[in-house]
Amino acid sequence: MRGQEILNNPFLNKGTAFTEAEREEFGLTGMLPAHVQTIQEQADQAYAQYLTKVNDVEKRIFLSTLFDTNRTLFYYLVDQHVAEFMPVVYDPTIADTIENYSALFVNPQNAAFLDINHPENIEATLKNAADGRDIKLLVATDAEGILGIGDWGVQGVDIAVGKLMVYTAAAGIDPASVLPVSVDAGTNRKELLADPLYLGNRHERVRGDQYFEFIDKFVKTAQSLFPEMYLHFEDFGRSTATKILNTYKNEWPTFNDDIQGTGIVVTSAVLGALAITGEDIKTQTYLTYGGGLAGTGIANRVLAEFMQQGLSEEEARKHFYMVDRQGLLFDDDETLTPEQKPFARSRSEFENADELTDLLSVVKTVKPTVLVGTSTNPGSFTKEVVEAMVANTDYPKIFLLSNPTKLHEAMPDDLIKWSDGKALVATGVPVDPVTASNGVTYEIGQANNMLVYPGLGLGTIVAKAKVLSDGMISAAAHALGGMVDASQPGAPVLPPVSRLSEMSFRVAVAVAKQAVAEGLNQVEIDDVEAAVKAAQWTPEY
Ligand SMILES: NC(=O)c1ccc[n+]([C@@H]2O[C@H](COP(=O)([O-])OP(=O)(O)OC[C@H]3O[C@@H](n4cnc5c(N)ncnc54)[C@H](O)[C@@H]3O)[C@@H](O)[C@H]2O)c1
Ligand SMILES: O=C(O)C[C@H](O)C(=O)O
Ligand SMILES: [Mn+2]
Repeated sequence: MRGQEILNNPFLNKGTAFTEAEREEFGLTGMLPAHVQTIQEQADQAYAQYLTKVNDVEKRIFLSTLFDTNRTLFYYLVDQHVAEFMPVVYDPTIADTIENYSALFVNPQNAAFLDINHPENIEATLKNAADGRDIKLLVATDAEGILGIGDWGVQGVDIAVGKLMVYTAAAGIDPASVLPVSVDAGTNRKELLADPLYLGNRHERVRGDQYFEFIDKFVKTAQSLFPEMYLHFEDFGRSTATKILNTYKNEWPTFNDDIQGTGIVVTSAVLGALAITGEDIKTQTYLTYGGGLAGTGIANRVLAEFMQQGLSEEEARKHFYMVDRQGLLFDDDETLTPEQKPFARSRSEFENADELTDLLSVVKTVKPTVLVGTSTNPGSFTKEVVEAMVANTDYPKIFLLSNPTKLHEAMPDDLIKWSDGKALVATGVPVDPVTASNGVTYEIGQANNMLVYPGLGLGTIVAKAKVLSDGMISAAAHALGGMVDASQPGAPVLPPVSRLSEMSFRVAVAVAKQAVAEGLNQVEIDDVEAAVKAAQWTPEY
């Protein structure tokens, strides 16, 4: 590759940082202004431009352009402003760019666009998008359930690109080894089907055998092209995601972020909260509000933690309740999903079973100490709900997982106010600290799977693990322990995003060690820490 081709290749381009010798060697003589910049000078200049952008969408577009032009500089800059940039390149701003993807489109960003109508093109598509790169990590989405904002068809590709940005920024996954994948199976969003700018397939979602056969062909083709791949599924729908995960998880390293990643981070948040309050997990009563992919995925992981801490499955299940649209879930309900069924209770347990159709009645009756919102129903954790929780515990743990911000079940300042500073709060996206009337400033932990999925992927890739095992997932959930400062009044239940690299490293090491302990590693590792470090890419020329 020479000249213009290099300047147009974001994996190779250094822009004005090409030295004189490089300019000569690569046929770039005279193609750049004379002064050779350092990467720090480029980063300072880019950051100054970034600051002139008037809103977060403009900021994200600016950073995306940098990403499209020069990936090394992009990650160098992100590294210097990680906590500031995450809400811009990732959640919540990404929700806005997904909703406007077709209108804003300028660059396919090296994604593979798989078209359900052309299964015969899967191999060519993956090869073209990989362009000879050695792919180790794929993030695939069919965008049926983007965050909490629903079905966005091909526009959801941004979430695959964004999650991969986080993988590199957090865990140092080599950006040349990753591939974002859009599975365009159509969309059921009428506005998109009617939008002349819409860039995806303009038909309703393909379902059933044709859909699953397409996914199967994609997974198998990707596996044969990229035998070392770690396959991350993101934002698939409630009716397909578990089935897809279960089909492949015992064959190859396969991960569903919404089910497993979220399960890990909320388990970490529960453990962080217990470290602060000094309570035993076995004294906790856990209520899920919104029993979808994330809600059931989290409940299963926290349940596994109860069992790891000594309870039988039967005993542990007694601590769990689940509410969905219909109210508390009961086992005589024929509309339950397969994932909800194990969490459904028997009506005979309650004298007032027929009244348990709303969150407040359920909270008053089952007396939860942990309340986790994955409902996409904003404002549902009302003052009455919080007061009912406080009536039964001095340490109400209330986690607002529904993203983006506008979908949070409550706002943290209200939770702190309504609970007189008792609530231990976490949110899916970053929020400002809250100073309560007692003068304590509460830092709000960010219960977003971004705290764990980058390290989980890195650890699995470093170990070349055959599969991603339950033990590896559990190890990840424990890896953040010790990073919460339990002695500090108002301490967050999870470590701050400013420590994202450290968290990712810890998770990667714990996961790779567990893979080795289970004999799942397909490569010899003597020193796991050293192996993880050696595998990390750093943004430098
Ligand atoms: N913070 C994180 O890391 C993280 C991770 C995954 C998902 N999430 C968020 O969790 C939310 C749910 O995601 P998902 O993938 O589980 O979606 P999903 O569609 O699978 O689940 C949502 C569930 O909420 C239920 N629900 C809807 N309205 C309700 C209401 N009024 N009362 C009770 N239940 C109601 C639905 O019936 C469904 O079962 C989204 O907002 C998503 O952004 C956050
Ligand atoms: O993407 C996120 O911010 C977290 C999560 O995977 C979600 O779907 O909300
Ligand atoms: Mn998601």
